[in-house]
Amino acid sequence: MDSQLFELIKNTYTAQEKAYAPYSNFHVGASIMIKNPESGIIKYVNGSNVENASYGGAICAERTAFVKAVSEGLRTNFVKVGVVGGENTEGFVSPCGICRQFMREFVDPKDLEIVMCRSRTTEEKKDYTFEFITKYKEGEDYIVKTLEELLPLSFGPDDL
Ligand SMILES: O=c1ccn([C@H]2C[C@H](O)[C@@H](CO)O2)c(=O)[nH]1
Ligand SMILES: [Zn+2]
Repeated sequence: MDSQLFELIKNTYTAQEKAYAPYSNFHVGASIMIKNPESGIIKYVNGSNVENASYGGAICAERTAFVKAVSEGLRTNFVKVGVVGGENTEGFVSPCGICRQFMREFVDPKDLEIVMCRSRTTEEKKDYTFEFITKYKEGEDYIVKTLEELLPLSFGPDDL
């Protein structure tokens, strides 16, 4: 695993720790890898889900991360998005429909890779160190799909 992917997954789990999800108790973390093509400088902008006593007011981790980035003036060069949800869950959490469309606004869907990371077990979390990520295998510990695969024939700003 390359160091950039390592950092993305690490940021994704770190973001999950910040989730405010007292109603669903489903903690989600997301991290966007943003790469400046000229300088090669890479940034990670993280987000978690933030719920509300008025349940419909909840915002997903992915949109939190995108709103953070865009509102800080970062709106291009998004290359990968890491996502993780829950504890002890089987399978991978993939972004909801609203988030897919939200991310679509700022990327070419063929180019954005969504890295869905497996949740950690309660046991694992007790003494989890990020070193652990270096042993991760694609297909087992994380899966990668493009936004195009998750949102085919999408509607975006160029269609207006
Ligand atoms: O991809 C997803 C799926 C769900 N959630 C949040 C919304 C809500 O707070 C909780 C349960 O749906 O998980 C996300 O943040 N991202
Ligand atoms: Zn969502």
